[in-house]
Amino acid sequence: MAYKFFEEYNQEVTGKMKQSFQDILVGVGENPEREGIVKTPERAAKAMQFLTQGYEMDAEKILKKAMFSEDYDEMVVVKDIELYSLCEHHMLPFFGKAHIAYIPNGKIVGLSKLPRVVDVFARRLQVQERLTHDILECLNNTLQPQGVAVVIEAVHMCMMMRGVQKQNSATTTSGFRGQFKEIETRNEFLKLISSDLK
Ligand SMILES: Nc1nc2c(ncn2[C@@H]2O[C@H](COP(=O)(O)OP(=O)(O)OP(=O)(O)O)[C@@H](O)[C@H]2O)c(=O)[nH]1
Ligand SMILES: [Zn+2]
Repeated sequence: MAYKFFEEYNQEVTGKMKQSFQDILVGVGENPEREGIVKTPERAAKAMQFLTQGYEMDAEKILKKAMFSEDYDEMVVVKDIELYSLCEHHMLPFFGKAHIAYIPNGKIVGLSKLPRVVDVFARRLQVQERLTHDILECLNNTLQPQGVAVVIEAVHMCMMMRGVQKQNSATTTSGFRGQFKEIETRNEFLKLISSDLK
């Protein structure tokens, strides 16, 4: 997945968003002609497109590029995958870590593709529950493994900087398919993601 470079931004979208960010500057009481912020509407328009570029990405295609036949049928765990997303209610960041496990069913996948799939769904307007579910379903449908598990731990700026203003609450969401529905398998996964091994 190639991330966007500045010259690749859609000019029409950038122009429209630029106008909107200009209105926001005026709305907050700023002078949009002030030297330090004269280019801010364009910067913000590009930043917003960067943060939501997941809409243009195809997670299934990313996984299919690196699926290999292998008869390994133990649990594969990739933990502590950092993620940044935007809550769809306030368009403020929520961020944290994803932990993913799957049990292959004849095919393994390139390890780097798991964080890439996280980014495809995180770089959209999201709620943490749907983000968890999107990643889970995509891996389940594409890899068709014996089981798959996703846990996300995140903090939400809309609960920290504004609103209830709670600085120490984190949200955990999870989803389990196939063999991870069994308590023993699920516990093994939960034990592995709570170990300090890096
Ligand atoms: N379930 C869920 N809720 C979220 C997520 N991100 C933000 N929210 C919540 O979305 C809700 C929107 O509620 P509203 O009452 O419409 O918005 P609000 O008046 O700004 O609410 P407060 O944040 O309580 O001030 C809030 O309770 C947020 O905490 C998320 O990922 N999942
Ligand atoms: Zn929010």
